[in-house]
Amino acid sequence: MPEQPLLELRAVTAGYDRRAPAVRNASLTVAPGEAVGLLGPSGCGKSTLARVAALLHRPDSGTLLLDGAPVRRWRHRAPRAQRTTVGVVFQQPRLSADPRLRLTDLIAEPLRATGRREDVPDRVAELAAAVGLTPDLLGRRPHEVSDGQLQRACLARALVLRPRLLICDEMTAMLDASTTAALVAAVEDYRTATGAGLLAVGHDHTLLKRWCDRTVHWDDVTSGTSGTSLEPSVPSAM
Ligand SMILES: Nc1ncnc2c1ncn2[C@@H]1O[C@H](COP(=O)(O)OP(=O)(O)OP(=O)(O)O)[C@@H](O)[C@H]1O
Repeated sequence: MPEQPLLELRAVTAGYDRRAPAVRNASLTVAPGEAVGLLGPSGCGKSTLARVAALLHRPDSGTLLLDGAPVRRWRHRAPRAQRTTVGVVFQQPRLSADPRLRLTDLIAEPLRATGRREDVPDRVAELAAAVGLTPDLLGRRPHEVSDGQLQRACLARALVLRPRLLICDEMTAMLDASTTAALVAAVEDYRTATGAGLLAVGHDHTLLKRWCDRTVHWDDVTSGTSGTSLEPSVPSAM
């Protein structure tokens, strides 16, 4: 029997205006433990699809399955078990980090939000070491660190609940080569230790081909060649 995908997107249409969706009929799977690179030109809709896969953006139609179970609710309405299955890192850390939080609290945020305060000291120390953040940096706020340092904290935050799927949306696009290498190595160490799957979104062929088990191009994802047939729309409830 074929292995059940960890993530499956079936004929997903999504965007910001139903009359002109940013993503049309996109289908994609990630198997447990697999690293898939999604390549495509700027503006084609990759980030929108990544946000759907991260349960942050409700699609207009199509189906998203996690471990074979359809996702019926998005954002804060998604069941906690599904929400915590997926960790996500975005391209611009300054847009996804609360400027008031010290890096230590930024990393710990998902633990506090899920009532696991007692895990904070150990997990923050462990992850800071894994992503290469020294203790003095952990006490600073976002405006007191570099983009690369802030992105390291955002990666640590994405890993803090031990997601089984990590989505990296252009995670290293703004960073230099050595920070890119360090962040990719931190992701790969995490995947080796936990068996987590990865969806890495970007336009850097060289990086994604080196990093991932398989790369798919946006044109194939949206032409129906990499996925399945049309599925019923998601239910109307959020
Ligand atoms: N919040 C939004 N409101 C309205 N339109 C948006 C919004 N975010 C993105 N778009 C539009 O949706 C389309 C797809 O954008 P998206 O960010 O998904 O593309 P992308 O492939 O990730 O691009 P890039 O590689 O440049 O980040 C673009 O035309 C963009 O202008």
